[in-house]
Amino acid sequence: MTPAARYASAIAILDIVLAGEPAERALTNWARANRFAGSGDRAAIRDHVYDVLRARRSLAVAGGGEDGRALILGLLRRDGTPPEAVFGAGGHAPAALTPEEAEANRTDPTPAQAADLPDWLWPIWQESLGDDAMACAVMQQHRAGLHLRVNLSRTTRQVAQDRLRAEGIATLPHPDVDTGLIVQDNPRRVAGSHAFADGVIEVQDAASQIAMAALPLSPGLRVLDLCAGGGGKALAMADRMKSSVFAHDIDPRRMTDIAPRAIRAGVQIKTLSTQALQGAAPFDLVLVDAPCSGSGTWRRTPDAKWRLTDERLHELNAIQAEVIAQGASLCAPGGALAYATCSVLRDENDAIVEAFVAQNPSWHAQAPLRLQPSTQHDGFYMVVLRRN
Ligand SMILES: C[S@@+](CC[C@H](N)C(=O)[O-])C[C@H]1O[C@@H](n2cnc3c(N)ncnc32)[C@H](O)[C@@H]1O
Repeated sequence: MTPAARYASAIAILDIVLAGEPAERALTNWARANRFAGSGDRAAIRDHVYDVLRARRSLAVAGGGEDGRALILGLLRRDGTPPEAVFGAGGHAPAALTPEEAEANRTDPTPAQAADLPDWLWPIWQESLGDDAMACAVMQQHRAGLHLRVNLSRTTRQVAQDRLRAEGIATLPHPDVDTGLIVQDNPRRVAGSHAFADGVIEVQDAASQIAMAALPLSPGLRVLDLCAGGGGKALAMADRMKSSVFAHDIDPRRMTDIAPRAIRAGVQIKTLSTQALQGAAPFDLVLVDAPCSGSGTWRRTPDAKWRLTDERLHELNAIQAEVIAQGASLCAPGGALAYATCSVLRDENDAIVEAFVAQNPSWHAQAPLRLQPSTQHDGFYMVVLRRN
């Protein structure tokens, strides 16, 4: 496909996403219906779609409209690509620009539009991030890097790098965490690599790795990952501890991948059903990786940013209050409770911890780990609490 034809396909897919279809499903359906497109085409089209979704509001201002065509026009203008190189650029390209479209937009975006956030969220975002609010929002308009966690149970970071290099994947050591690698090129080769199949590496953002490195973990502790999902953090903890970890999720289907992932990584994870939790308690450390808006990771899942509503944020806050209390009830006397989210919103972080401590004054929160989305990692929040 020509570059212009890829943009034309991105426009068609964006119109489907804007009508309500999740982005991943729209991309998969498009690929099934257009078998002529090669992997390079699919990857480029996916990048265009996600580039637009990250910055949907500011691009609508730049492109003078809210449909796929206007958004792609806004994207080209933002990135300094002459629109005529795409619109009207030969067969299968999007149609040439109309005179109205060709006229560069002169409207200034509102702060919420410039930040690419819904209007209702912008004041909450500002309250949470203060002077960093706009910079943090702008950071989420751009692609995030791919980070790997080296599985130290299997190998060293240097050997992992060598093995990946031999498979054409260049990496750099992450400056902030001893397990981290930053993928420099060929990120799409990682999932099919031998290094991955052999459990040498896992895909995990550096923020989660930094948080796991900050936990008070030592061999022999009874550790529970209460909201384990697919087990990314449970695996990282088991690797750091060199001993087994318990994992639980309210939705057991989410834990299906944990067993094969643990075998691949050479670590032990014991999954617990909700009924089995009380019987297995108490634990020395309970990690509560709470369900959240994901506002620190919206570069990776930009449609989540537009799906979040005020009501949903309140629902999440209620669940967060519940899970932190449940985590505390499973801790041994003298044990530690770690509350974490991949959000940067105060309502999901400090506000939850403060309300918990107000209701449970025997618990004390240590200084939180607060990571804002940056070129080095996603946004993340974690606080360790201890009971007197
Ligand atoms: C942020 S995700 C976990 C991500 C996972 N820890 C990882 O590192 O890959 C939150 C998880 O909490 C689970 N969850 C929601 N409510 C819960 C509850 N009351 N108890 C336990 N898990 C819950 C969800 O099913 C979801 O898998």
